[in-house]
Amino acid sequence: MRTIDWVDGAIELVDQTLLPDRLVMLRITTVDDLIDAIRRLAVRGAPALGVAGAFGVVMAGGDREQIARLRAARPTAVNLAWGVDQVTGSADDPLKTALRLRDDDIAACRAMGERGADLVQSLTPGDARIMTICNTGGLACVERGTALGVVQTLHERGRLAEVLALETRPLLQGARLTAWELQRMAAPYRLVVDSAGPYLLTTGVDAVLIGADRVAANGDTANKIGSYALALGARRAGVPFIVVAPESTIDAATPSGEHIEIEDRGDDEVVTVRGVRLAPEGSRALNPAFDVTPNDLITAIVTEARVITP
Ligand SMILES: CSC[C@H]1O[C@H](OP(=O)(O)O)[C@H](O)[C@@H]1O
Repeated sequence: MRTIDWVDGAIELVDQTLLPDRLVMLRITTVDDLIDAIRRLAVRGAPALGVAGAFGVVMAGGDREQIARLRAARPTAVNLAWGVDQVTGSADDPLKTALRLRDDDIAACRAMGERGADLVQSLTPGDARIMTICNTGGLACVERGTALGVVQTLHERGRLAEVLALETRPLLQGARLTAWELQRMAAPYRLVVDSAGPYLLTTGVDAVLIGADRVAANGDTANKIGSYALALGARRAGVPFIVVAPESTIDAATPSGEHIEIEDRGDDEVVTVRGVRLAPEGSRALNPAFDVTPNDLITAIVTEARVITP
């Protein structure tokens, strides 16, 4: 299954807002509909956003205003802007370039899975117990994932003991999407309330594996909100904290973490769940969708080409 693809002149993508209850493919034929799908996280995850941006430029047909709105649809993941820029900046046919980015992601995720599993196995004598946050599987990419791609490779090698998947409030990418993907690969897992993550790191976790939305030039890494808390807990507990992300997520133009724009997604996602209000009427919320883990709390960054260590 591909999370996103170009099919007969249109973009087809999994509507991730409907998972795990329904697997529905959306057929996108306008840039405005693609921007809407990005903003409501029907399509999400840095690598998938890069491919969406690339296909969106093809669909825009040179319309600069549409391309500018597409590029700015979500600010934190560098991949969206990167995917747009790869196509607009290429002398090649736009669709040819976009299809190459799609194929590059497929290959990169497979390579990250191997490289990351090799690293985890070098750090873990037996089968690995892994903690992860948000969703970093094929749903965040095209076919296989980044951090969850490493989990999948460990599982295929028979070296996965268990995954502790944080549910990842407020949009529950862990409970809805990572659990769905782990069930599909028949991997052992248990869901974890986000705030239990740091404590559970003291109970025998072999590694934390996370994705990334933007890695600054100095290695500071923006990822789903809650990642920083896991990094602090991992350092305290002596657990390796490993970022798994393609080279396209490394942004040399951003010098360090304080320069990364953190998307705030407003009140409703926090005070309601699937339209049901949790908090008293009129409650406000502070809802940063990401946080930044400083490079000194990161054990390694695994890409398709290398393992970066401090
Ligand atoms: C494979 S990187 C996925 C990355 O994207 C997620 O954010 P969102 O669900 O808001 O797009 C999360 O930060 C993941 O680590």
